[in-house]
This record gives sequence, C-alpha cells and structure tokens, in this order.
Amino acid sequence: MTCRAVLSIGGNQGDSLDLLRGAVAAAAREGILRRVSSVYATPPWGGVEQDDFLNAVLVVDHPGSPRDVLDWGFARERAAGRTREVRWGPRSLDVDVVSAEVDGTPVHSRDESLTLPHPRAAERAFVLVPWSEVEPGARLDGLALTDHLDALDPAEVAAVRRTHDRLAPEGWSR
Ligand SMILES: Nc1ncnc2c1ncn2[C@@H]1O[C@H](COP(=O)(O)OP(=O)(O)OP(=O)(O)O)[C@@H](O)[C@H]1O
Ligand SMILES: Nc1nc2c(c(=O)[nH]1)N=C(CO)CN2
Repeated sequence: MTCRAVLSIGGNQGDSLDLLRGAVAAAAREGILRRVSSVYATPPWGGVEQDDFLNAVLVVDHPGSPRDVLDWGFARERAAGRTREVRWGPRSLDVDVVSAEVDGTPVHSRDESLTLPHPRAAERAFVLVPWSEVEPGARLDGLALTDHLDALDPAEVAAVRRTHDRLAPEGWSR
C-alpha cells in the first residue's frame, strides 16, 4: 500500500521555523517526502488571540495506511514537545492530514479520529495557499483549490505571506 498524503504543518510556539524544518527533515530522512512548499507567515485562524503562525504544506508518499500517516504526524508533534491545551490555540507543531489517496484512489473517511479530507481545510487560507503552490491542479471536495480560494475573504488570502525561508534540507531531491 502507498498512501500519498497532503500534510499541513504549522506552529506558533518556540522556534517555529526550526520545528517545521525538523518535521521536513524527518520526512526527507525516511524517504517519504515528495513536495514541500515555501514557508508562509499567517495570522491565527479560529478566533483565539495569539501570535502569528508559520505554515507550510508537504506531500508525502508513505508506505502505510492513512492512519499510519496520522500517527507519523503525531510522532512529529510529540518530537516538537506538543501538548494539547486550547482548541485552535498556540502550539509548537501541528500536523494535519489534509487529504490522502491510497494506490491512486482518494480516501473519504468520517471517522472522528481521522476525517478525510480534513473538514476545515477549505476554510483555511493557511492550507489552501501553500497547497496550491505545490499542487496547483489539486481538487478538494470536488472543487479546484482556486475555487475554494475565491470563496474566501480576499483579505484573509492576502494575509498569508510567503517568506524566503527554505524548509527542505540542503541537497534534498525527490
Ligand atoms: N485529517 C485529520 N488530520 C489530523 N487530525 C485529525 C484528522 N481528522 C481527525 N483528526 C483528529 O483530530 C484530533 C485533534 O487534532 P488537533 O489537536 O491537531 O486539532 P486542532 O489542530 O486543534 O484542530 P483542527 O482539527 O481543526 O486542525 C486528533 O486527535 C485526530 O485524531
Ligand atoms: N494561521 C494558523 N492558524 C491556526 C493554525 C495554523 O496552523 N495556522 N492551526 C490551528 C490549530 O488547528 C488554529 N489556527
């Protein structure tokens, strides 16, 4: 089984750039990293007053199931010292599985512990903007990413700002 998954990674506690790089380096080391977006500075989404986040999107080819990919993300969160406190609140590293395909077939799941596609991805410019950078032709819930972006408040989309930082380790090539 090969699971191709789109992962959203982000954080706003500690050295966020370093923590994002740690997750990407782990994916590269394990040979599952296929694409990595730029780093984006993004205002907090979800109504909790907190610092801005750094966000990015990765595409991985994992040899296991979507749940194995979720567990991979949990392991990266633990490695970054993440504890779960406030919902949508500050965190060192969050890894969400945005969408997944198994052997080329899109996965749909309503399981509370793994909902696919991620139920809030379409509302989040911090996911859609970096995802469109690495997979411009991708679709979510039957619509192109550009259609989802057009449905969002343009100010929210414009507030997702690409930085010049690089996430992929030196010399990485897929
Ligand atoms: N597609 C998914 N990706 C990641 N976690 C998921 C997904 N679907 C369900 N979950 C479940 O969501 C639970 C809470 O995840 P988490 O603490 O990262 O939420 P959050 O980041 O605060 O909010 P959000 O889910 O809106 O991003 C996890 O225990 C996980 O099992
Ligand atoms: N900009 C931004 N806002 C968020 C983020 C995130 O990664 N980026 N993650 C959250 C928890 O799911 C809540 N809000």
